Parts: sequence; C-alpha cells; structure tokens
Amino acid sequence: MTDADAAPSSVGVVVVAAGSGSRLGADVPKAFVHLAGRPLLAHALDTVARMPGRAEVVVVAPAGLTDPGGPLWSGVVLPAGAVVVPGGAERTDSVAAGMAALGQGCEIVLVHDAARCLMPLAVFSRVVEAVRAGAAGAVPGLPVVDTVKTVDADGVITGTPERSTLRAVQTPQGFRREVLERAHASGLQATDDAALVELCGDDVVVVEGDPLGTKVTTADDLERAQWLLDRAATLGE
Ligand SMILES: Nc1ccn([C@@H]2O[C@H](COP(=O)(O)OP(=O)(O)OP(=O)(O)O)[C@@H](O)[C@H]2O)c(=O)n1
Ligand SMILES: C[C@](O)(CO)[C@H](O)COP(=O)(O)O
Repeated sequence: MTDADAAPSSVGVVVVAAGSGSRLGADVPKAFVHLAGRPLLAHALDTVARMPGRAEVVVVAPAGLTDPGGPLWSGVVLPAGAVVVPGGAERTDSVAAGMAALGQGCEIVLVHDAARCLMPLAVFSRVVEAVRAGAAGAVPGLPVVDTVKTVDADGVITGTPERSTLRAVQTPQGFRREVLERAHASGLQATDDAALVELCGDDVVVVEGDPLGTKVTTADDLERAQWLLDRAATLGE
C-alpha cells in the first residue's frame, strides 16, 4: 500500500478575504463587494462548502469586520464549523493568521483567495489529489498566451522567457501542512504561498486551472466575473 492509498488526510481551507481592494476602488473591502447580489466571499464559500471530505474552514476577514452577523456579511453562508479571524497588512500575514487558527488535525492546507470567487470545485479536488498523491504543494495554473518580457527599472527589456515554461497561477494553492508552516516561518513575504515554499526548496507542482478562477482585481474584472456567471447560468453549468 502506498501513502496515497492510506486513509484520506484531512484538509483545512484558509479563505483570505482581508484585503482592501485598492485596485478595485470600491467603498467596502473587496471581498464584500457584490456580484449577482451577494459578496464575492459568499460565492467563494459556496464552493468551499461543497468540498467532499473538508475538515475545517477559516475565513480571514479585515480587522473590524470579523463579525459574521455584521451588515456587510449579509448573503454570506459560513460553512458548518467555520471560524473567522482578522487578517494582517499583507496577504502573507493574513494566510499566516488563518493557518494559525486551523486545528492540529489538518494535514493538508488549501489557501484560497476570496477574490477568485468563481473557481470551480473540480480545481479544488485536483489540488487536493495532487498533494494526497505525494506533492509537497500543488497550485492551479493556466498556460500564458502573451509573450512575456522581463524589464529593468527603466523599462528596457532584459529578457524573453520561453513561453512554454510559463504558467499563470491561481488559487486554491494546497500544501502539506508542515511544508506551508516552514515556508511561513521564514518570515519572507511573497504574492503567493507557492513562492515561499519554492524559496524553502520544496517542489510545488502545477495542476490544470480554470479561466473561471480569474481574480477580481479591477472594476473590469468584476464586470467579466458577472459575464462569466451569466454565461454559466445560460449553459446550465
Ligand atoms: N492583507 C491582505 C491582502 C490580501 N488579502 C486577500 O488576498 C486575496 C488576493 O489579494 P488581492 O487580490 O491583491 O486583494 P487586495 O489586496 O484586497 O487588492 P489590492 O492589492 O488591489 O488592494 C484577496 O482575496 C484578498 O482579500 C488578504 O487576505 N489580506
Ligand atoms: C495568490 C495569487 O492569486 C496567485 O495568482 C496572486 O499572487 C495574488 O496576488 P495579489 O497581488 O495579492 O493580487
């Protein structure tokens, strides 16, 4: 029997929702901006609640907005047993706060952006399966369609990475718990958790992502998310 055949390890999900959303520029923190009449966070949690075998959920909210009975939370259905904790100044701080609130029974940790509110359940499953199969970490990713350049401080191009080696990565990002804890103990900051794990020398694999998991960052993204939701409803997805 291999490790992957053993009893499924329990999964904890940290949903980070503590960002201000400065690039969106709404009058409430981004996770509480409405899409189809409900906060982005509500859509993200709907999917998390449908995960088979899920053990625990921690929602990381802006400090001062951690009361699920508060007015901005209207429309959010917390998965059974979920807890809400305050986030930090940077995304990395918010992930660390969420991870600290997970019970010791969680052997696999998924970190998901509330801002990727339409990410399909199948992608969550793919990430969990890759970690259960032995990966230290697994992240969803999509091939890059543009040619990408690196530039110096003056905007002069310094290189053109081979496009076939590039992936645009999304969330949920999943890790063996000890791997993610070690990465965060480094005290480094990064725009995603995989980067911290990579810096610690652990291998992270990329599994197939989904265009529906696009991140709501700007007002245009919010319009695109509405369009994607409408199209999914039309197609009966
Ligand atoms: N201090 C922070 C910063 C970000 N996030 C979360 O991390 C995810 C991805 O971050 P991003 O899209 O950059 O959100 P914001 O930081 O809110 O956006 P901006 O950079 O435009 O202010 C979001 O779900 C956001 O709520 C968080 O929990 N805590
Ligand atoms: C974690 C992430 O969504 C993966 O693509 C992304 O790195 C978040 O970046 P942001 O600058 O905090 O939006």
